[in-house]
Amino acid sequence: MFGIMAAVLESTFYMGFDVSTQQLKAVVIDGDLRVVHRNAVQFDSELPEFRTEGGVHIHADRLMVTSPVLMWVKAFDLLLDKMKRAGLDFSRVAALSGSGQQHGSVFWKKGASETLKQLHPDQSLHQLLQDSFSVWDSPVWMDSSSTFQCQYLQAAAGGALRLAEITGSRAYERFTGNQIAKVCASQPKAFQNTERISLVSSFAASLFLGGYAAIDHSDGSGMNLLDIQSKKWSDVCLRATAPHLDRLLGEPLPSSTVLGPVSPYYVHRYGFRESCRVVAFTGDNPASLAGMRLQQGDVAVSLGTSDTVFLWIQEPRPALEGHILCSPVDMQAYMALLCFKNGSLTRERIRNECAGGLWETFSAALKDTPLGNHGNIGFYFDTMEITPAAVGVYRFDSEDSEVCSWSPQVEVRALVEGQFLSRRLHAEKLGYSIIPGTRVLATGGASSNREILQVLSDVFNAPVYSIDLSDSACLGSAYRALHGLLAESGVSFLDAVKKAPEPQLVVRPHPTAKQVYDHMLKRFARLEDQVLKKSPASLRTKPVCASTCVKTLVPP
Ligand SMILES: Nc1ncnc2c1ncn2[C@@H]1O[C@H](COP(=O)(O)OP(=O)(O)O)[C@@H](O)[C@H]1O
Ligand SMILES: O=C(CO)[C@@H](O)[C@H](O)COP(=O)(O)O
Repeated sequence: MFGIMAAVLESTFYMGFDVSTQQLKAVVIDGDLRVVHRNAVQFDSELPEFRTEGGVHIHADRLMVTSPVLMWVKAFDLLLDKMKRAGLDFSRVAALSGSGQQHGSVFWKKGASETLKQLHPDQSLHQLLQDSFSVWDSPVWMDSSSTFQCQYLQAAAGGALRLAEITGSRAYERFTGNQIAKVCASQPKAFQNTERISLVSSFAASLFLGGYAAIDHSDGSGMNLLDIQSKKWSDVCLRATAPHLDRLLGEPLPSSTVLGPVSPYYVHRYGFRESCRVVAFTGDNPASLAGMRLQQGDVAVSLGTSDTVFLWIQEPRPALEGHILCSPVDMQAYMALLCFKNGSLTRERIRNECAGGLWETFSAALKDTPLGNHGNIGFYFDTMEITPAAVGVYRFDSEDSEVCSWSPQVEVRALVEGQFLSRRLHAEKLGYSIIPGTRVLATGGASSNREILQVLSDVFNAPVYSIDLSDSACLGSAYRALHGLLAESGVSFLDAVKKAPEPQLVVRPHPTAKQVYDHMLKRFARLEDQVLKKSPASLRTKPVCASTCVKTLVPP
């Protein structure tokens, strides 16, 4: 009997999706947690009719950044068709879950829930949901146009620190509550015509459920609306944001909740089994924490469109910088998160300008230049940075004097060293410290680049590990789908995924790294203060060149 059960479990699949900034991805694992299928749809190249760049539209004020919601819907049509064509047997999928870029919002039009309930399998989701959204262009995490709403919310909550104590973060422009307040003020008709507001994660779950999916506690902590202790919407924040918001958002639920069976649409169109369960979707960073099976003491560095640094924490200590989110895998725990907007896209710009557009040449430049880059230090904020709030490009030589340019090789190392010095500096401000045994777990698109990871290891003076797949958010979603089925019987997440392969050591720090970067970090902190004085937050509303030395400056 036991053997039969084990065989059934092993022949069963679990599916994870990730709606990230630039693409929609999927991973399928079997009961032994082995990856059996991977697939993806790139928004810019495979859905060119939506005319996005890097998956987004940057508006004329350079502050507002949105993505067309129907592009995400169509991406699901395309991805599921690709998976079917590749021969994936959907009838083996016992549960699915997913993740989405954090903070983005989807506004469902009045009547959309009826449409969701009656999806006809002969038509694509894109055809069926054409008229289901009251706001076509969804605000996304890169948006920084809601400064006024942030100030209002902070005042209503009793100040920035008080807001951070309630919701885990002071007010941030990209956080969903402030975006909702802005839509309510700037598009009142559309807002009145809205019956439900989802996060990107709960929107994607709703597509599979054929009905509105709850926002989970972990992604819900990125809204400036959820009380992270009581795990309920905060009345004071709801009231300061928009009318009837509790009704529009629905009740938030634990991240491991089984929301229900998959809609009959997927049974008839793709051959899913009727009993396939949909487990609550969450944010991409929380899903990455699950995919890497992060443990206390580890630090995760995700190198996707954004760079993020996150830690598992037991006791939340909200501050004016960084975010505390509810853990996606343990109701009692939390995660601390820092987000840096100038991540992969800035590396791509420097690769194009200094390395002929080739990652190989970019990597060779890192190999051919010494640790510490002859004392040169660079800050590259192509768009208004989140951590810290600054814009512009600043280069300093070993005497701390500002210079206008460097050789291409020095520029490449200055960018990567500068990015990782900043990640370490701000992680340390958050309370993170490198102790013997600390592991840095790397993920995201750029984690496939060994030379970039070597600089990360040197700057953090810690070994860097990665999992086979650079897309830990997708994998984590598949793990969470599996755990969702077991959570009700009290199985912990780490027990549910104990068979998963361990992260592999990729690089160790160079013996001289500590000496070089401990000293450089102090200089970097001093220079960052200098840069912040030159790049005041008022630049948010009036983008101007922050430095006479700016070579390429794309204001927010
Ligand atoms: N070999 C490489 N070296 C450095 N960066 C890379 C490499 N391959 C891909 N990337 C970066 O990975 C990014 C995409 O990462 P990914 O985690 O998939 O992003 P997202 O999930 O935000 O869509 C690309 O923008 C690209 O710059
Ligand atoms: O804003 C944040 C986290 O607070 C970003 O990390 C988004 O979640 C986007 O993620 P990627 O698409 O870069 O993975």
